[in-house]
Amino acid sequence: MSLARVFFRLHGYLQPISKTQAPLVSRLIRTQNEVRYWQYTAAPQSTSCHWQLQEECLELSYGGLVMHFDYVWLRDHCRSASCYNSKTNQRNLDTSHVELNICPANTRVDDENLFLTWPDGHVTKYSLSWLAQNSYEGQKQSAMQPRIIWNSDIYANAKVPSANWDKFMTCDDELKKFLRNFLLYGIAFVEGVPPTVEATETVTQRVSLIRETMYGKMWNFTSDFSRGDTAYTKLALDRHTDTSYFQEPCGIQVFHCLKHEGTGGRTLLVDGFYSADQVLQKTPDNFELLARVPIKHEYIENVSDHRNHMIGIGPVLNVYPWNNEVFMIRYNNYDRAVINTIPHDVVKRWYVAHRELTTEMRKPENELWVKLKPGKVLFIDNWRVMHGRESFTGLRQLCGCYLTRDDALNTARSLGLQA
Ligand SMILES: C[N+](C)(C)CCCC[C@H](N)C(=O)O
Ligand SMILES: O=C(O)CCC(=O)C(=O)O
Ligand SMILES: [Fe+2]
Repeated sequence: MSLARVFFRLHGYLQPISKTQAPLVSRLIRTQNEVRYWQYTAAPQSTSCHWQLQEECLELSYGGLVMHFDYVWLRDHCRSASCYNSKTNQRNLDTSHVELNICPANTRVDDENLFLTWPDGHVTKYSLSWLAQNSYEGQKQSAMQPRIIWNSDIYANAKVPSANWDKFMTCDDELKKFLRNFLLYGIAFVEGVPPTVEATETVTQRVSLIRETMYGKMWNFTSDFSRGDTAYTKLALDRHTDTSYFQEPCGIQVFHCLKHEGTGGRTLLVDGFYSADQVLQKTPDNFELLARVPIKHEYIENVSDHRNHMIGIGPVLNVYPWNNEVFMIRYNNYDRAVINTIPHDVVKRWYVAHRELTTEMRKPENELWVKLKPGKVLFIDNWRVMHGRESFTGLRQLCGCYLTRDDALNTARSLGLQA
């Protein structure tokens, strides 16, 4: 770039400033020949916003945040009619045709927008607020999914209400409240549901689509060992996530206890994100190891007609690399497969990290115990909240299903929630 344009923007109008004033403008760049400085004079009440074009990128300061936008990114994100179809919200531009070292040839601003003219004459208009909303730096400091991590006290004190079946089925506001709670806590209840498989299916359809698996669509099971898995016994089950042996574990699990004539059988719930956060606070290296090292989970079934072999590969903690936010936990010691994805000199460190996570998850203060009753349907975020159960006696019939996560989040977004 032979010409560097440096802009200092506060709400107001554009005017050139002298070279002697210019050093006051932060982070100036100069190139060989000419440096031109522009300054925006602030209206007194305005929020501070300034920006400048640097050699490689646009730097924008807005709302206390300094953001950077690479020029090839800016060209790729042109929203003009020829580059972007705003009816389908799809890109028209063929990104492979963009010169990777592209730089704007000309720049113009008004109160709200930045205009870049590219070397071929094409003009792109960005609103400053759009840029501010779509920056890496903004994404880095905000949660993808706002949440309240909980132990049993936090959850009890929050007094999260259950949804009511009648209202839930007819009123979008009730559904929205339910989904808001589900997104915040990773669990939510609907009460007053008729104790049938059909009504359970109906209630789930307000939220998402059923994810059919080798267990079927809706399942209704007892301790008859009809399938080759401990779930189909009367034994206690330690906390775990289900279908950790899928490449994409099921997003949501629904339970409805239709009948229990006996003792025990309470359901255990533990917020895995809370435990993971404890590990992050206490031993970041252990958190990092659990987030980086992929392991396998496996489901091998050979019972009567059921022959299944599933393998899922991924780390225990799945995190977004830009902010370390955990978005999915695979934790199932029953279904964890042979470890052959970790070199021998890392294996013990992995076990140490896994032990710390287990210790956190097993702390009694992190456990929420509920007795599921006919009429009370429980939705569990299977990427976040572990479930388990107490051993039991007598006939216990549990029905439910898995739901697809994408469609639940889609429902939440359609109701105006951040998901
Ligand atoms: C829920 N349902 C009874 C159908 C299946 C249970 C699957 C249990 C399996 N070990 C897992 O954790 O994925
Ligand atoms: O029996 C229960 O309460 C739950 C068993 C279980 O973990 C499952 O079905 O996924
Ligand atoms: Fe389970």
